[in-house]
Order: sequence, then C-alpha cells, then structure tokens
Amino acid sequence: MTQRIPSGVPILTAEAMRAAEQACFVAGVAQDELMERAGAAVAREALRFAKGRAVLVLAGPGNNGGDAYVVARLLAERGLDVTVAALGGERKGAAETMRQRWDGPTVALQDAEPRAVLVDGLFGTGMSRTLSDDVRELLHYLVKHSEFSIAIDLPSGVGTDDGADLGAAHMDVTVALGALKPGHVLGAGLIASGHVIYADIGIPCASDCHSIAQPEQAAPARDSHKYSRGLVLVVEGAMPGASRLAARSALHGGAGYVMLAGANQPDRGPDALVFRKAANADSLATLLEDERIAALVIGPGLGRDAESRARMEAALDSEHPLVLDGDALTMLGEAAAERLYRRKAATVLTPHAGEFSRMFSGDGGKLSVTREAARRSGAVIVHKGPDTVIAWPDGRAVVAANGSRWLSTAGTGDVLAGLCGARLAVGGMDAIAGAIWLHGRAAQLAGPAFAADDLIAQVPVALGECR
Ligand SMILES: NC(=O)C1=CN([C@@H]2O[C@H](COP(=O)(O)OP(=O)(O)OC[C@H]3O[C@@H](n4cnc5c(N)ncnc54)[C@H](OP(=O)(O)O)[C@@H]3O)[C@@H](O)[C@H]2O)[C@H](O)CC1
Ligand SMILES: [K+]
Repeated sequence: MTQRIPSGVPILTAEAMRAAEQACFVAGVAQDELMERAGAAVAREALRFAKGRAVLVLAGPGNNGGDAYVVARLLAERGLDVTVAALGGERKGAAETMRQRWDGPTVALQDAEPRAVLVDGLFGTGMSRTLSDDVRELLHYLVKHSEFSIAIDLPSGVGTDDGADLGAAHMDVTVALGALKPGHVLGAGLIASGHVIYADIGIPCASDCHSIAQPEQAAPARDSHKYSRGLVLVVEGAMPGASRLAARSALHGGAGYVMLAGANQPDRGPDALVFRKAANADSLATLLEDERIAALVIGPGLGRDAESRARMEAALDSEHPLVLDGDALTMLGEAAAERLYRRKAATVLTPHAGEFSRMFSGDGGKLSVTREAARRSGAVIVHKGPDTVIAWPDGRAVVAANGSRWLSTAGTGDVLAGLCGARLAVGGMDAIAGAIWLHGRAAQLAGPAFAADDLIAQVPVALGECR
C-alpha cells in the first residue's frame, strides 16, 4: 500500500502537542533532550537520501529552528557538507543551545543558495500567519532547485490545525514529531507534506483522533447465518444503477443478505441480490417493518421529488440503523441535525463537501466542523474527500488520507454507501471506519482508471488482507 500517511497514529492540534510536551518536561525530560531526539529522527530520514550530496538546512527563529540546528550538526558529524541558512539571530532556551552547538557555516536566510538536499526547519507548530512574500518565494525557489526536500515536523507554511495553505511548498517528505497534526492530513497540508513519516520521540500523546488503520476483520463466527451476519436493505430510486452498485457493494462488504427494494425487478445482477417490490413509500414502510433488517441504505440514485422524499421519511421513521447518502442528504439539507438528533437507531451520513456544507454550517478546519456536526446530529459523519474525516457523536474522529486519486469517478460514492451499510450491519457504528479503509484499499488494488464496478470486485481482496 503506498502509505503516504502512517496508519493508526494519534493526531494532535498544536495546543495539544504543546501540552503533551509540557507534561514531558514536568516528568523530568529536558527540552534539550526532546530537541536532540527530534533532530536525530529527522537526520536519520535525511541521511537515506543525502549521502554524498550537499545539504542546506533552513533554521527558523523558534524551536523548529532549534531542531534544524540539531539536524545540521548530526549530518555534519556524519561527514556531509552542510550549510545552515538562518532566519533571525539569537534564539531562546534550547533553540539557542542548539544554535551554539552548531559550528559549521551559517548564512542569512536571504543569502541562501540552492543545494541538492533541503531541510526545512523554518516553522512548525508555531506557524501563526501566512509566510511573508520574501520568505515564501525563497522557500519555493530552494525547494524547486533541490533534488530532495524534507520538512521538520510540518512543511513551513501549513496551518497546523486545519491544513490551510499559508504559503507552503510541496515537500518530498515530512517527519511528524511526536504525533500527526491535522495539517499533515487535511487540505493543502496533505499535499504539501508529501510522504509523512511518524517519529515517536517519547512524548506520550493520548488523542481521540487518529489516522485510519486497517480494521480487525475476523471471519464470521462458526455458527453465523445470513441474518446474524446482517441483512442490509438498499432502497432503490429514480436511478436504479446507483442503488444497485450500493447493494452489490454491501454483498461484497461482508453483509449476510442484501435486499434491493424498488419499483421494478432488475433484469440482471447477482442472483444473491434479493429484490423486493416497493412501488411506493407506503409499501416501503411495510417492508421496513421486517425486524431482521440490520441496516438500511437510502440515497444513492434516490431522486429528489415528493415520492423520493416520502421514501426517505419512511426510512428515517424506521427504527433501523441507517446510512443516508446522495439525494437523501440533499433533501435533508439544513434540517439534518434537528431531524436526525431524534433518531434512536444508529445513523451514518456520507456527504461530500457540497452536501456537507448544505447540511452543516461552521467555520474552522474540516476536522473541527465535522466533529461538531456529529455532536449536533448524533450521527456518524463520513465527510468525504481526498482527506476523508469520520467523526462520531462522542467526539472520536479518524482521518483517511491514503485514498487513490482514481476514486474520482462516477459510482464510487454509491459503493462506499453500500460498504457503510454492510459494516453497520456487521459491527455497528464503530465499524464504519472499516468501510472507508476497505474502500480506499480496494481502490489501490483496482489500479488506474477503474470503474465503480471494478472497485466492488476488489473489496473481498482488501477484506482478505485484514486480520
Ligand atoms: N512537539 C514536540 O514534541 C517537539 C516540538 N519541537 C519543535 O518545536 C516546534 C514548535 O516550535 P515553536 O517555537 O512553538 O514555533 P515554530 O518554531 O514553529 O515558530 C517559531 C516562531 O515563528 C513565528 N512565526 C509564526 N508564523 C510566522 C510567519 N508566518 N512568519 C514569521 N514568523 C512566524 C512565531 O512567533 P511570533 O511571536 O512571531 O508569532 C513562532 O513562535 C515544533 O514544530 C517542533 O519542530 C521540539 O523541538 C521537539 C519536540
Ligand atoms: K518546518
């Protein structure tokens, strides 16, 4: 798996990181020691590429710069040709100690010349505003003319807590110190960070937010049967192809039994997919009285007319765990939080950015607005994108940022909705992250230019990789 983001790693905001660091100091670890560990972690990664090449280390005015001086010294001790380009003069505390320990060549940042390897130690979690034009232009120039660029903790010019673009250049590698930050996995920060390497430098980092990990996926219990593995009912609508993709995806995502409820029996498709006639909302409501249903999926290809709305209301009024996708989200709109909060059964929403913004307002990064939406609606929110944020009502969150770019093709959202239905049926709300992992892994296995149908075929292969 081309792992750009390490899996299952805690994600901490700048403030939480500083608190974790402070706790370390209180526990007796000196800041110099932490800075040495940080610098050693970055130097180790830089060495993989830097052998025999000239190195330019950018040292900023704070502790990110302090780390940079450690990196410079360690690389020079290994015999590399290292120059430091420094922004500002005397530092404070540990950063000043490290500056004084550096006895190699130092130039002022504005006099820096490009070298083969660039180490970016200008700014890390202290990034508080857009890079000035001169620093941004110089940074982009030096990165562009390097053969390999590596960022200390974060690329300079990335918003730590929201991944905002504050002038960052695109680095080849970023070494995340102590924990991931939202800036590594969201928006412009995900792009600027390049390949992210997690460096555990001995700072205990508890968090209710993590990067996505491969799900535990035990085979069904020996005594399981199609109902105990979960019956998923997918509601068909105006565009039956979308709901059929969702239904087939649920079948391959581990559900024990999948029903498709619609007006017209499909003339093709897997025989294992059971069709139930539901010519209108009333007949759908009757079908939904079946207590064997473990999860309901509505939205893919549903339509937005009065009949579609009536079907959606029947699904919302049912007591079943429910996945709402596509047209159902558009019809819910701003009423989502209020309408869903009353539901007792588990509810999962799978909006893309446009659908999300029609349902939930709020400023702040994708992570914070999605967590707030989950809290207000009482639903699990799967806020899709190259950086998919999954948030639960109790505050937990997971970010998936390894998805294949080839997922940008019609029908992959329908496939994800079906996978969420299967995982909801098999393992409840906590199993939803597994659907996103399977979807992303199946896309990697499907290779370039796949169609949504090919994606479904890879889901069992991805499942097979889970322990
Ligand atoms: N977390 C850990 O386990 C460890 C982290 N370390 C490293 O420390 C940095 C964070 O260091 P900090 O000193 O808090 O901040 P920075 O070095 O990122 O930034 C330094 C100062 O720069 C100023 N600033 C912010 N944005 C800009 C800008 N756009 N242009 C110019 N200057 C800017 C800001 O000061 P102001 O007073 O001007 O706001 C910053 O304080 C972390 O990333 C790690 O690399 C430890 O060394 C090891 C353990
Ligand atoms: K940096």
